Amino acid sequence: MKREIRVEDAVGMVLAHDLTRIVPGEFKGRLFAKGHRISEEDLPKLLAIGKEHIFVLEPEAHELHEDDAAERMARALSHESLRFTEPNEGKVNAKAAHDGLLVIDVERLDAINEIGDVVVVTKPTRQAVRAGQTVAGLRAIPLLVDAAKIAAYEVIAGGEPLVRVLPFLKRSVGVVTTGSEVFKGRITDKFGPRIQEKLVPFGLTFAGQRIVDDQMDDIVEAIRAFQAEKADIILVTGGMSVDPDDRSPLALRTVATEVVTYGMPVLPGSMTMLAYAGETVLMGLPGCVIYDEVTAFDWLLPRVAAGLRPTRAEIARFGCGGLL
Ligand SMILES: Nc1nc2c(c(=O)[nH]1)N[C@H]1C(S)=C(S)[C@@H](COP(=O)(O)OP(=O)(O)OC[C@H]3O[C@@H](n4cnc5c(N)ncnc54)[C@H](O)[C@@H]3O)O[C@H]1N2
Ligand code: MOO
Repeated sequence: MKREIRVEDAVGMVLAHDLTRIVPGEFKGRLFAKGHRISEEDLPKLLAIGKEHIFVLEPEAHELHEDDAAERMARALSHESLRFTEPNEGKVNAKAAHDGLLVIDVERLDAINEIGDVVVVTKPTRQAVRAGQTVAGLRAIPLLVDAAKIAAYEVIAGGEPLVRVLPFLKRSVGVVTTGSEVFKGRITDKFGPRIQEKLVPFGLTFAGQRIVDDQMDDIVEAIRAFQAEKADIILVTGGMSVDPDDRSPLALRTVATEVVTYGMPVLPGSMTMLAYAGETVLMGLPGCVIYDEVTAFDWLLPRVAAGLRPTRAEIARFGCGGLL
């Protein structure tokens, strides 16, 4: 409701429209925007532009100012891995408190965005983020928000975290490199350096590399050696396609207790394999990982670095957007 009041009585009230200040030859522009909450210090400025009375918006009992709404929206999403900015023009940003994997409960996020008058916008889920990076923006759309909408929001946002950043766990990675051409020294290994550079952003440590011939038993033995050394993640490079010398998939199956998938809906990298041997993560990486900037491997790596265990259903959803 719009109401006229004396400026002296306006502290804490909300302006119903923009107020313009003109200093001839110097300045013409907005002194205060619609929705601005009037403070004690604003009074002389208002009187100086000749405003002894102003129109203010008075929230009805069931309404909240946009900044109060945004603050409640932020509080409902509070989590140790997030830092929130102060509300401004009905908006709050959430920033990552540390490096890690952004995880969004997408179903509940969608439900919030169906309420109306309140929006939560995030970076894509299961993406690596850096400390201080803005990962979500929360906004109340109208100047005055129906408290029932905020209450509905709080019901959905409560409980399990809706937005969070999982820390990277400093897991160790062993690399088994196959290929007679590398083993026999006909070409220089490119997989070792390539993988080492890819580990760095996710806090992963390099536990070493074993280079073996295209022999099933040799590959299995090298994987088992890394298991014995307690590597958290073991990568087998090359030999992942369909030639007679491609022994990696069978070697991985021999060691695995669960094969999640061999073949995933991402290009390039469709010949990647993901499996587990108990808690140990096993991956078979095709040759394209050396060559292409981004492959299926770059989607799996931050997830396992944060301790997630990607499932077949999750990987099946890579297809939409998986054409890299
Ligand atoms: N009939 C089919 N052929 C291929 C398919 C397919 O589905 N059906 N998939 C293709 C895809 S996709 C990829 S990716 C490649 C790679 O598969 P591999 O993992 O078997 O790769 P390799 O044959 O072992 O090597 C390919 C290429 O890269 C060189 N290489 C391998 N390891 C190293 C290393 N450590 N350092 C340097 N260079 C390396 C290797 O010498 C070959 O030149 O298969 C397609 N074919
Ligand atoms: O696996 Mo290939 O790995 O799609 O380029």
